[in-house]
Amino acid sequence: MTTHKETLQFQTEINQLLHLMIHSLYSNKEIFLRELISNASDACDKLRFEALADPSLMAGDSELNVKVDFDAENGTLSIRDNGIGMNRDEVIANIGTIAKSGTKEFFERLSGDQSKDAKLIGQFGVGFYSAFIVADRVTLNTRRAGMEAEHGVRWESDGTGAYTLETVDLPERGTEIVLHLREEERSDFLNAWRLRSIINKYSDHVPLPILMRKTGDDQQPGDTWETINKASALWQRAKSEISDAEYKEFYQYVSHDYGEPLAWAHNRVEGRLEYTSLLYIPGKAPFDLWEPNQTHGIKLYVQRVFIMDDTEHQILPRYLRFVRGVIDSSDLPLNVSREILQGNRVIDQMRSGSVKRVLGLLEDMAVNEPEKYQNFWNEFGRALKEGPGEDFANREQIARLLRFASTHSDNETQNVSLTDYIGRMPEGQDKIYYITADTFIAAKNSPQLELLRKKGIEVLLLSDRVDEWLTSHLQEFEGKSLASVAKGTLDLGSIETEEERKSQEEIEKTAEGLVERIKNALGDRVEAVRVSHRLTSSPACIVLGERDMALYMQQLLKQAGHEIPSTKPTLEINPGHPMLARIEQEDARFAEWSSLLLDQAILAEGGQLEDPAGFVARLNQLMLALADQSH
Ligand SMILES: Nc1ncnc2c1ncn2[C@@H]1O[C@H](COP(=O)(O)OP(=O)(O)OP(=O)(O)O)[C@@H](O)[C@H]1O
Repeated sequence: MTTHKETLQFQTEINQLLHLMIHSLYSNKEIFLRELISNASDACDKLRFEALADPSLMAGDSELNVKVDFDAENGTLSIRDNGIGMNRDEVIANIGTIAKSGTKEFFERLSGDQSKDAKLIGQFGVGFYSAFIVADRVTLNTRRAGMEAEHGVRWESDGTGAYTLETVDLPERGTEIVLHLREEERSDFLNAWRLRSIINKYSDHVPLPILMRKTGDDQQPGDTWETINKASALWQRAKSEISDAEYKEFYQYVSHDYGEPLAWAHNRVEGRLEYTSLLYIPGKAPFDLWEPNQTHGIKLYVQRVFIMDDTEHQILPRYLRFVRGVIDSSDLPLNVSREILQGNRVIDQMRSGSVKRVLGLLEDMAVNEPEKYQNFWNEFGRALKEGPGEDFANREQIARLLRFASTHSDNETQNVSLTDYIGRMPEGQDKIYYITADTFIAAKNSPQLELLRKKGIEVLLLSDRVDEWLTSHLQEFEGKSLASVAKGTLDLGSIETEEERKSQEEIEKTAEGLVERIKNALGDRVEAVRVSHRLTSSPACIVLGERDMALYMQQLLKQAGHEIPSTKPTLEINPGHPMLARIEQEDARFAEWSSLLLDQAILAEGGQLEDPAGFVARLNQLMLALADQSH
């Protein structure tokens, strides 16, 4: 048979990555072993899962494991697994290209500062290529499970731009990675004691045996193999036997995040339904938290056999997609598939139990460790804000966990809870007021807040994209309705005195004529014109209907190609403002002034003008007219 050897080029990013890796990770070289063992363990998990549907894939060799071995004479170190393996196309796709968005993101974040970049590598776990930190040549031999011996693939590279691919005979399935160590690395890594200690340090909790040769009486590695990691499912041990350090190590294994978790909950549920869950709240948001497709999620096990990563949010809902950990069920069948999970009673119960546990953990943190909770909120708050829309049943509990910026401090930090807000409400106030805008500054400076500010009434300042969605689903909290100060009529209830109401009515009466004239001038550009209740220092503002979407959101959706029925705003005017007094006297230019009033109110609201050039022309004309008058 032909061996079909060819030379292929790396994607340019890979060259960059290799260069960076070699030069920035010199102080923490040993992590290459963690990365390669982690890949080997994933490969075994994948095989175990595929073999549930097709047991012949195991081909009589079902004791999955990872073997670490070295050859001091030849200067090589090898990591071998009997997992899923790869065929030729998979090798090209996985090892020669950067297909994952995570790696692209990684490049975007590089700063050029070596120490910072080295940390980033740790955070992203760039995997396979870390082999080149210690090796000047890497050979990968692999054979896909289910394929014949002659379909083995050998990949080899010195990490300087190209790699060769060759078809070879491989008697065993799985992947072997052989590192030809750089001369200067040999004394350090070709040492059984040193390798064991690295494995214990980083890979103790890989729930799969990692084997090395047993050292014989002559202190030389012999032919029998022994397991050197714990290789047990940590979550199956009793809580009292697990130290915090072990929980943290396990977190790093399940999350691929080499930072520390903020908190965790470990529970065993017994009775009609039996499962164990170990759930972690990470300290930092993973890079793909906001991407539609995630690569990691909760790991589902059935009786300690890894089944799948819950990337489709069947086990935990989307708004809790930052949670990492494992759920191990004793009730699901081993041959479970994604389709079976859909609408499965066992999954549903584990799901609702796990959601309760995560929310409980967060509530506990919010009450007992508010600073920690603030860290959590800063990282993951925007995801949690999707909760009330997605998880109706738990919306009260989620609402208690929400944090917002508000006019109380006028600070951008989101640290006001709805409970804090209600606690500060003056007597007579029966609503929770908020405003949504495109940015925090826009929210904070909204004209619609003027009266409320003057009266000292707190307003929540919402400027995350998800806030419009949140407020459309969360309409009340502890019996108080949430009300936008930029939508509908501003009903101040009994915060307003009888006198204020009277004087407002008088103003409205006096301004009736002016309102009518503006309405006629603007025609169907507006839904209505009326005297404002909420302004003190601005001449006018835009108000939307109770159910309308904020203008900036409408624009965003339009830009994204959605058809949005356009809503006409209501213009509210402040007759006490000198500008309106001035307009009232106008005759010839009344229509232009009115148009200007509407346009600037739209701009202040964060909306876009249909005719921006017309607005500028009108503004210029009026400025010139004013300049003429003053001469
Ligand atoms: N031992 C192996 N057996 C089978 N496939 C492997 C093995 N090692 C790597 N691969 C394949 O190569 C791909 C790239 O590996 P790499 O370590 O660069 O990233 P990754 O493991 O996908 O990323 P992460 O470390 O963030 O999970 C893997 O996703 C996998 O498909």
